[in-house]
Amino acid sequence: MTTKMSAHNVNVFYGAKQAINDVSIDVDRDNVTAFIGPSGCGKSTFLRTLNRMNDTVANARVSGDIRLDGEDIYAPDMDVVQLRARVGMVFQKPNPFPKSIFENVAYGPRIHGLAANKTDLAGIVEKSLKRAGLWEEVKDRLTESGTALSGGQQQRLCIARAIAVDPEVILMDEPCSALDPIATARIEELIHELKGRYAIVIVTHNMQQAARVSQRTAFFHLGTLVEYGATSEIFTNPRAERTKDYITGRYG
Ligand SMILES: Nc1ncnc2c1ncn2[C@@H]1O[C@H](COP(=O)(O)OP(=O)(O)OP(=O)(O)O)[C@@H](O)[C@H]1O
Repeated sequence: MTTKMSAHNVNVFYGAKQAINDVSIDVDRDNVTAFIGPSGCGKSTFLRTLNRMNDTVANARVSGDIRLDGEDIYAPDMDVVQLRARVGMVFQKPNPFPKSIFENVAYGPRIHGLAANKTDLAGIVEKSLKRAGLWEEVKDRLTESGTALSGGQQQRLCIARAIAVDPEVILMDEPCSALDPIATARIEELIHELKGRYAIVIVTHNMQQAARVSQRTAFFHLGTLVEYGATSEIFTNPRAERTKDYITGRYG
């Protein structure tokens, strides 16, 4: 395993309430990592520490050490805008900008100065939409609004938007929970295609989904990391009683 991100002794508080308790985990560069666990266990909170999304939550406080290729992402001189391009994020509810399909994808590369000229920018948009498996469906309607697409297409547009700024890691917070089974299957296929090119971390409520898309699984419970290992092991031969109870459906 080649570590892309490493977290050590991470704690997260919302005011006086502790949501994450001393979590340490390494995220592999070449695989998909799933975070699973019952509602409220802190999966999303921990995910958001990986690109400092918690900075935007007024009463949230993070302690511990989180590194991207060895670089401390909470260092005072870390450029957070740059960090969030390197560690992109896709949310539960597709959230395209109320702008054209083209602009949704072009916006990031433009503000990050990634395109030399208009042709270059159009090339980045096309490549990103292709990687997100959306190009064929939208290539003749790039000027139409991103919000007019179906839910599944909007989510792939959001993935294209993340890809457009050439990220190293993509964080996905329950990316399929608002989608129907066909759109969900399309996103799961896409995750397979993107694996290896980007380190991917996905939070999911759905254990079957975790088993299908990930190679490594972390089980969270009550703000702690109970068990982390190969997905096949976690689902067939969990070490902790709490993991066993969760995957066999004794609580959830
Ligand atoms: N902005 C916030 N302010 C205060 N408490 C919060 C905030 N966000 C989350 N929490 C609390 O932190 C704990 C962890 O929440 P989090 O959303 O990370 O869990 P989760 O495992 O992702 O849950 P779910 O699967 O239901 O989304 C919960 O007790 C939640 O109520």
